[in-house]
Amino acid sequence: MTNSIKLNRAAAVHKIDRNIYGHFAEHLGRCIYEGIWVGEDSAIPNTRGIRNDVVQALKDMKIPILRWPGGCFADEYHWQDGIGSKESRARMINTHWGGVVENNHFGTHEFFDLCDMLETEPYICGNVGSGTVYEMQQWVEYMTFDGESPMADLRKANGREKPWNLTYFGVGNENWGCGGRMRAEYYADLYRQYSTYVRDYGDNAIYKIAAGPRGDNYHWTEVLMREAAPFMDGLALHYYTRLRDHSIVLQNPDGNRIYLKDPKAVRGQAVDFDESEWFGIMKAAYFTEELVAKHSAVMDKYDPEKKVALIIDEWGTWFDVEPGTNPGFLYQQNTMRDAVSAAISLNIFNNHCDRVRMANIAQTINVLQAVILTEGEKMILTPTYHVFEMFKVHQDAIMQPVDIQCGAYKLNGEEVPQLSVSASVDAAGKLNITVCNTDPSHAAPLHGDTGGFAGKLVTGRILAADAMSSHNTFEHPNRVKPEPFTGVQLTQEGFQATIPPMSVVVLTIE
Ligand SMILES: O=[N+]([O-])c1ccc(O[C@@H]2O[C@@H](CO)[C@H](O)[C@H]2O)cc1
Repeated sequence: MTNSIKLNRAAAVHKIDRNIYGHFAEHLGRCIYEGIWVGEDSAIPNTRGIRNDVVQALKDMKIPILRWPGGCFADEYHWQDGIGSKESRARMINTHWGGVVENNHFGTHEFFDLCDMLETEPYICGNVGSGTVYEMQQWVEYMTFDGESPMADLRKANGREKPWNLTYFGVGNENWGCGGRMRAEYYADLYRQYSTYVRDYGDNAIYKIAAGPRGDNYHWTEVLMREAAPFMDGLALHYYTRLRDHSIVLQNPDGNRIYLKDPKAVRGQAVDFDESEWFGIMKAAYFTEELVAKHSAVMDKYDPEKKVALIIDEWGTWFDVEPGTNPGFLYQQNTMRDAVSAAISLNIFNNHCDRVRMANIAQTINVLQAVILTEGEKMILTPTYHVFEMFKVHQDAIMQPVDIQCGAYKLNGEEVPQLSVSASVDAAGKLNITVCNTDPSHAAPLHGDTGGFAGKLVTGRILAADAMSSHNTFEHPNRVKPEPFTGVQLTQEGFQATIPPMSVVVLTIE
């Protein structure tokens, strides 16, 4: 079949919020410690303890927002443990993630310092599961109150005179699971209570984000929207691209579900996989479309004006850890399969940008679908990094709705669309189209009708590889990297291109 796309430019009204290209860094494994924080005395080049190479790479990728300190860690984190002189900071056990000692050397001040270096928005997740309303209220006061108060005075005593600007604040994380095993009804009430005390001090207006559902738990969305929509700016969906569910799910008759860790779960390998596992990840990535559509439909019932954003603040692939590494550290390699699945997810978020206004891939460095891996002083960029870097052209651009007609990629009696696409026009008036081909064996000819966008020049970049499992290593850091793409020509209607198997392409028409 001939694959074709047609842009509906008359319907182009929504902006792709740059925060869709957001990230998530938790106190988990080697994400914060080693990945970001090496300490002032490290031989690894750093600025006030933060790795210079990592900061530069994340800036080059144009990281717009960073979520911290968790994840499950957030509901065990007591922020006062992470302020004051480093020697006096509490040492605690990171029970969720490997049972290692957390020395709290990376705390609130260090996080804001990192965000300043990255020129990125901070997004802080507060503790509902094991923290108090008072503790949450004090944290926001500590960070944002400009004046005389116990918390503002404490901040000043710790060396920071002026408050920080903080917009995004999450009220708990996964409170149906690691954040307290709550029922939706119970969390909705707690959300109302806790969020009341997350104050706007002075001009600092907090954008409040409620812990949302996991995957297809529409009951959670229904209850949260029914009970608490007027008090929230965003609802956070978590969805991991996996071959199978790897936790124990307890279903209550009232619609509530509780999720427990399954220690025996097998998730499949990140690098050593066959085509059925490639296909399984493509299918799981496409499932994001159904999740976004169905959760949005529930939200529409209570919020037809779409005031509350759907925020996917944890997403990405989840495989077994690399052999020989700590199972609690969630360290996995990252291949061309991760790149194509990230492109599918990002295209879906772009296409739903009327409701989806932030997304945060899990997790920035050395954990799950990381964009950066480090080993001592070495650092490599993963194929997923390159997708984010290629897709950065969509940040804050106007989404162009795309009608797509394409063939299927079929395997073992199942099929998924061979091509995934999104498009936008940026502030300079350039049209950017991102396309990925999910089929590892067949190229896809693509006819593009740009809906009257008069282009004089088309250029492109491609991320491709010769094997499904191609990836970068510390010995071969540039095996998978973007190259100029020449398989495209302008036509009367728009363009004609051939998208190679298992590739991600960005086309720019100006
Ligand atoms: O599917 N599961 O088995 C599963 C298990 C744990 C889980 O927790 C979330 O993922 C963790 C890693 O990003 C974050 O700390 C937490 O919010 C999310 C999903």
